[in-house]
Amino acid sequence: MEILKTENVTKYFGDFKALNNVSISVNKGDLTLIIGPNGSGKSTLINVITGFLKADSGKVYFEENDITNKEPEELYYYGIVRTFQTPQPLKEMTVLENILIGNINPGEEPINAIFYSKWLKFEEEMVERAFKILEFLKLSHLYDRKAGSLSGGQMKLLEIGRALMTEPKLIVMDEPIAGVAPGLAHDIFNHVIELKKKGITFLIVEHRLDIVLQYIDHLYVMFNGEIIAEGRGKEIENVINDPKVVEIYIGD
Ligand SMILES: Nc1ncnc2c1ncn2[C@@H]1O[C@H](COP(=O)(O)OP(=O)(O)OP(=O)(O)O)[C@@H](O)[C@H]1O
Repeated sequence: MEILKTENVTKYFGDFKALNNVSISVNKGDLTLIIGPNGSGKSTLINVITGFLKADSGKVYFEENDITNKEPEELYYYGIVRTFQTPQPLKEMTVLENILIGNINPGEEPINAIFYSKWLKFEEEMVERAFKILEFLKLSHLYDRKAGSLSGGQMKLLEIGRALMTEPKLIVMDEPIAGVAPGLAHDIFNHVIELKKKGITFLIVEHRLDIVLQYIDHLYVMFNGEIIAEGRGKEIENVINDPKVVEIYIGD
């Protein structure tokens, strides 16, 4: 069942067409991967889907709602969250605090702060939820460490933890294992597979095919702002070996 689709999305930077009529379809509970050489438009596409860039034309639908060009904060309420290529934890804050700020705290709003007991209960629930997420990610022993002291791979896991605090339906990830050692990279994808079993859908951009291919359900290949190949399940191998896909990588 489809959860997300783009229809003929086009995006210009000045006169340069970074996305040219891009249409993709993502099924609920799938791990969909977008690959392509540098500059082919992958990040631009996920930035448009997650509201960080505005499309010039075309549509984006999530669970059949038109979400084209909505702000990231609004997409949070639809259940869409995104992680970044360079993890952005607040380095002076602890691991636990970083997880907690993944959620919008109603206690910050004056009207809610008046109802102190309600707010306190909410805080307790959030801390409990944060610890469950840290346990799932095997980071709970680091809860009071400053985020800045974590390894690159642990920071990537922390990014996923922050995303999970929002109870998302769709997590969009830009290069979740870039610069991560192979062992931890597989560990990150094993967590992704566990989350998929809970019904979370993933849309990922990643270059390291040697690690990621074994985990994916659906593959799109981009080049020059267009989708040039696509396949699901058993077709994925044919996509990888498609001469036009091989050629763009040789030319890269
Ligand atoms: N804000 C911007 N202003 C101008 N041009 C941009 C901007 N962002 C991206 N581009 C250009 O759009 C094209 C697509 O960039 P994009 O970052 O989407 O590619 P990518 O496939 O994600 O590449 P990479 O794998 O290197 O991250 C590139 O030619 C890039 O230089």
